[in-house]
Amino acid sequence: MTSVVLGSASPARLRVLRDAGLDPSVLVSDVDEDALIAELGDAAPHVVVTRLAQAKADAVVAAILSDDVPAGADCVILTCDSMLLLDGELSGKPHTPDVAIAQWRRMRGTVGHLMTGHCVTRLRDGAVVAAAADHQSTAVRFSDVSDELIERYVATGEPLKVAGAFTLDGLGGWLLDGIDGDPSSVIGISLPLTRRLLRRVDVDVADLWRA
Ligand SMILES: Nc1nc2c(ncn2[C@H]2C[C@H](O)[C@@H](COP(=O)(O)OP(=O)(O)OP(=O)(O)O)O2)c(=O)[nH]1
Repeated sequence: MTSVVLGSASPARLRVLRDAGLDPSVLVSDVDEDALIAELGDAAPHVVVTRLAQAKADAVVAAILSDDVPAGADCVILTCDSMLLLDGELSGKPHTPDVAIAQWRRMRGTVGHLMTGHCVTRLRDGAVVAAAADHQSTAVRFSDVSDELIERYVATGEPLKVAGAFTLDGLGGWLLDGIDGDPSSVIGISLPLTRRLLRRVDVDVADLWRA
């Protein structure tokens, strides 16, 4: 039986996978995302999020192998990175209210693209036997909301710790006019893309579903 490791601290990603029938273990990577983004310079947005997902995968694989994963173990490691592309500029989590308010004042009434890089790595007998990576981009239409609603939303604290300062499945849903594309990718991990990447490492997603 192939086991699943989610290489992410994201509660949203874990919830998406659990709601979709998987019971992953969690192993958080310790990648310095800002340093890697700086190193990537003016790389295309999809390259940035995909490389970040791959860097997280490398860190989790190294952690697993350093703990001498039992021989014969067969596992897939899922890692992701999400950022919002708006007017050609990528942004991650705002972290502070001022940044979140400024972000919302820029994006209200416009369309952004939530970009999520994905990497699926297969380990067997303590070695990487296959890996596949790609990205998903989903258009997000932001409502033209008032300064007051922006400030009250930011005051909840929710937007500070999510890419693009919004959620699709939380309070942020009140401030969106809609999306064009894959909702799971916006929340944190694209189920259809992950299914295709699992196929590329010779795993059928239905074999991972809890009984
Ligand atoms: N619930 C929810 N979370 C969202 C949404 N959009 C983005 N996020 C979250 C998912 C991720 O936790 C976070 C994106 O940041 P990262 O891709 O760097 O992941 P994070 O640092 O959380 O964990 P990781 O780096 O994978 O250990 O934003 C959404 O619509 N709903």
